Amino acid sequence: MIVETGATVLFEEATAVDERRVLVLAGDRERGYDALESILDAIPVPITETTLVGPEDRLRCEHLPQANASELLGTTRTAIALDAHEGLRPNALGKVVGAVDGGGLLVLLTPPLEEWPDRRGAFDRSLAVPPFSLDDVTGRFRTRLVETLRAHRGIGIVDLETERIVDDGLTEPAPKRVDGSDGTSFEAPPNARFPADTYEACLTGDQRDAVEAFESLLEGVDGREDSGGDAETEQRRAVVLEADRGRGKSSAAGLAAGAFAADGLDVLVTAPRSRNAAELFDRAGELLGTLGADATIDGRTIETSSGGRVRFLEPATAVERIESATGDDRGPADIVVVDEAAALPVSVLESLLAADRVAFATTIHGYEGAGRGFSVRFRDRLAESDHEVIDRTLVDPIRYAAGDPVEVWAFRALLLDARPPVSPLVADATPETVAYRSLEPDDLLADDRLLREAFGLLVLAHYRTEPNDLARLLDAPNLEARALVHDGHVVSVALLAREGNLPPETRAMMYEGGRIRGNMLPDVLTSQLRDEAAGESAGLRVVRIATHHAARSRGLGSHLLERVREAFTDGGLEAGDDGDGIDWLGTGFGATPGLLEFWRENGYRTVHVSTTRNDASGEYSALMLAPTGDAGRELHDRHADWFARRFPALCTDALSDLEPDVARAVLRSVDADAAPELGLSAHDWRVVAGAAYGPGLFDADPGPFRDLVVRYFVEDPDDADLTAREERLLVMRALQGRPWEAVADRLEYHSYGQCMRALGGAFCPLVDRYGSEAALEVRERFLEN
Ligand SMILES: CC(=O)SCCNC(=O)CCNC(=O)[C@H](O)C(C)(C)COP(=O)(O)OP(=O)(O)OC[C@H]1O[C@@H](n2cnc3c(N)ncnc32)[C@H](O)[C@@H]1OP(=O)(O)O
Ligand SMILES: Nc1ncnc2c1ncn2[C@@H]1O[C@H](COP(=O)(O)OP(=O)(O)OP(=O)(O)O)[C@@H](O)[C@H]1O
Repeated sequence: MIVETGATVLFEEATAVDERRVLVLAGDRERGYDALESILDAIPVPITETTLVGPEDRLRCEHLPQANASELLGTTRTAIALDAHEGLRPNALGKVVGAVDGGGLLVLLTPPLEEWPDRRGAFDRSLAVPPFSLDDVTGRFRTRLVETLRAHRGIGIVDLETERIVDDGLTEPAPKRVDGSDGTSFEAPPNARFPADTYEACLTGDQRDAVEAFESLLEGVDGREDSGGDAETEQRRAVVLEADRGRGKSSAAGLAAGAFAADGLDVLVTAPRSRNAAELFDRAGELLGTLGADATIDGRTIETSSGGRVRFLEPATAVERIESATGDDRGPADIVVVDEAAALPVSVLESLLAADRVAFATTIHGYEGAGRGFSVRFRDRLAESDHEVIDRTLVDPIRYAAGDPVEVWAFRALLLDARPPVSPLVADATPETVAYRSLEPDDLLADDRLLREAFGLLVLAHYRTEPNDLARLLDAPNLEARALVHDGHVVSVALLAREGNLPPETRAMMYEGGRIRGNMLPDVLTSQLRDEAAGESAGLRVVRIATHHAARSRGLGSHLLERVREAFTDGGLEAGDDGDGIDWLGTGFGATPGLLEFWRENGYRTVHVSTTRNDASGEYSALMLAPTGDAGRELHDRHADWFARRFPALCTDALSDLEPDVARAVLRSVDADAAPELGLSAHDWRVVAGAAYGPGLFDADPGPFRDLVVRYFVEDPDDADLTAREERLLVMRALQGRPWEAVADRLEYHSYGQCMRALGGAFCPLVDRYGSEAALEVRERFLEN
C-alpha cells in the first residue's frame, strides 16, 4: 500500500511538471514484480504506453529483452520497467531512460542495493574474458550507479525487504507549463515555402528553425529554381539536425516531410528500425490532416492526392535504390531523411550521400544509441562531399521539461556528457611536461573528474565508445588504462587489453571453430589464419589510444606507447610477478594511411587486414604486432611472411576495393624482413622488363609484376622511387586488377593508352633495382634502340 501511494505521488509530481521520475524497487525479485504490478494498476497509465524490459514477458504490456532495447530509440513511453535482477547492460539502461516521456516513470527492479554491486549477472559474464573467470570481474560500475541513485534528485527508492520508502524522490518543484512548449506560438518566416501550419505546429524556437532549414532542400528539386536563380548548377544539399534526446528533431523532420508531401514531393525516410521513425510519421500525418490534404496512411507509407509521398525503407534497401539511380533519374525520392543517423554504420551514411537532397537527424550525447560514428568519422566525409551542409542544433527539451532531474542523473551515471579537459588546461602539454600514470579502477571510482576526463577523451576520439565501455573500464579484469597527465589533467589515454597466454584446451577450441571472448588478436590469428599456437604467448593489445585534440602531433601518443612498452616488458614496473613481461604488443583498428603511419613509426608492423569492412567505421581493419620477446618475435615473423605472401591474392578478391593509399600504407607497414623473395624466372624477368622498357604487356602475365610490387613497398618503405600517382597505379592495376578505364579515370590519365604506358614506366625503377641479368639484358637492348 505504502509503495503504491509513494509511486502515485511521485508520478503525479512528474506529470505536474512534465519531468520524469525514477522509482527503484530494491529487494527480492518476486516482491519487486508484485509491487510493480500494483503500481501499474494504481497510476493512470494505459498498458499501451508501458514497456517491460527484462528477461521474461511477465506483464500484459509490451515486452523487450535488454538486448533489444534499441527498439526504444527515438520512441516515447509513459512508463518503462527495467528488470536488472539477472544483470544490467549499461547500454540498455541508456536507451531505456531516453525513451521515458515527461510526466512518466522509470521503474528499476534491482536486488537489495547494498548487495547489488556483488551480484554477478549476464553482462558480467561477457566481461570474464579468458584466461580470467567470473570471480575476477568486479562490481564498481554498480557501486557507482547505486551511489548516483542515492544521491540524485527525482529518484525514489523503496526497500522491499522492510517495505520502507527510503527516499520518496520528490523534488517539490515550482509549477510550470506542461505541454512541452515554451509557450510561444510560431509563425512562418517571410517568404516561407512550407505552409504556415508547418511552423505553427512547432513547440520550440529551435524546432521552428530546424523546420526552416528543411526548406533549403526545396531549391533545385523538380526543376525548381535555386534561390540564386541558377537552375543549371543544381547544388546538392544536406541538412543536419543535432540534439540530445527528446528535443524534437524527429518531429521537425516529420513536419517537413509532411509539408514536402503536401507539395507533391516524394520523401524517403530511413532509420535503423522502422519503429525509430514513429514520431516522424506521426507528425507528418498530423500536419497533412491539419492542412486538409487528401492523404492516405498505410503503415509506414503516406500518399497525398497531389502525388506526394512519405515512405519508410530499411537502410539497406534505401541505399540500394539510391545507388542504382542513374543519370537524369532522380532516384527513389526527391528528398531522403535519415532518422537516428548516429545508430547507423558510417558506411551506410556515406552511401546515403549519393542522394542529392538528404537530411540527417542525430543525437549528440545519446551515444547510448550506437557510438559516436556520426561525429567522429561521418562529419569529415560530409565535409568532403559536394553537399552544401546546413546545421541546426536543438537545445530546448520537448519530451520533458528543461532541468529534468532524470536527464541529469542519466548523464552522470552513464557519463553520457563526459568530456576531455577544456583545451587551455592541456594546450601546453609536451612529452617533457607530462607524467605517465596508471588509471586504476579504484582511483577512477574515487575521482569523478579523472574518470570523466579519461572517458570523455575516449568517447570524443572514437566512434564506438558506449556506456558498456564505462563498465568495462571499471570492472573488466583483462583491461588496463594508462594516461599521460599534464598538471593533473588527462591529455593522452590508452586502453589496454591482456590477450593470449591461453591454455592448450582453449587454443584447441578456438582452432576447431569455437568462439572466445576478448582476445581479438589470438582469435583472428588462430581461427581465420589457422595458427593454433597463436594464443600461447602473452600480449597486450592497445584497444584504444587518444590524444586531446589541442595537443596532437607533439609526440604525446608515441610517448605514451613508449612508456607502456617500458612498463610491461622485461624488468618493467608492470612486467608481472615473474618480471618476464609480455611477448608482444599489438593493435587492431580501422585502417587509414595516417593511423598506419602512426603505428609504424611506433614499431608496430602489419600482419593482417580484415576481409570485410568494419560496420561502424566503414573501414578495413589492420592488425599489427610489435614483438617484445622471443615468442612474440616468432609469432610476428611467421604472420608477416604469410601476410606478404597472401596480399596480392587478397587484392584481386576481398580487398579489390581497398583504397589505394591504404594499400600503400599497409604494405609499407609490413616488416621489411617479410619482403617476399623474388622467385622470378629468366622468362618472367623478360616479360616484366619487356613491358617496362619495350613493347611487352602487363596484361599478358600479371603474376610476376605483382610479386615485384609487393617487394617494392615492403622492402624499403622509406625509399620511394615512384611518385604517389605511380604507386596508386601499381596498386589499382597491378595488384587489384581494376579495369584500365576505371584506373585511367580515377588517376586522371588522358587516355587508356597513356595509363598503360605509365604502368610500364612505373616498372622501370623496379627493374633497375631488382632485375636479374635477363631483365637487364632486355633493358639494355631497348635502351640502345
Ligand atoms: C587502436 C586505436 O586506437 S587506432 C585509433 C587511434 N586514435 C584515434 O584515431 C583518435 C584520434 N586521434 C588521436 O587521438 C591522435 O591523433 C593519435 C592518438 C592517433 C596520435 O596521437 P598524437 O599525440 O598526435 O601522436 P604523435 O604526435 O606521437 O604522432 C602523430 C603522428 O601520427 C600520424 N598520425 C596519427 N593520426 C593521424 C591521422 N589521423 N592522420 C594522419 N596522420 C596521423 C602522423 O604521422 C602524425 O604526425 P604529424 O602530425 O607530424 O603528421
Ligand atoms: N511539434 C510537435 N508537436 C507535437 N509533439 C511533439 C512535437 N515535437 C516533439 N513532440 C513530442 O516530443 C517528444 C520528443 O520528440 P521527438 O521524438 O521528435 O524528439 P527527438 O529529438 O527526435 O527525440 P529522440 O532523440 O529520442 O529520437 C515526442 O514525444 C514527440 O511526440
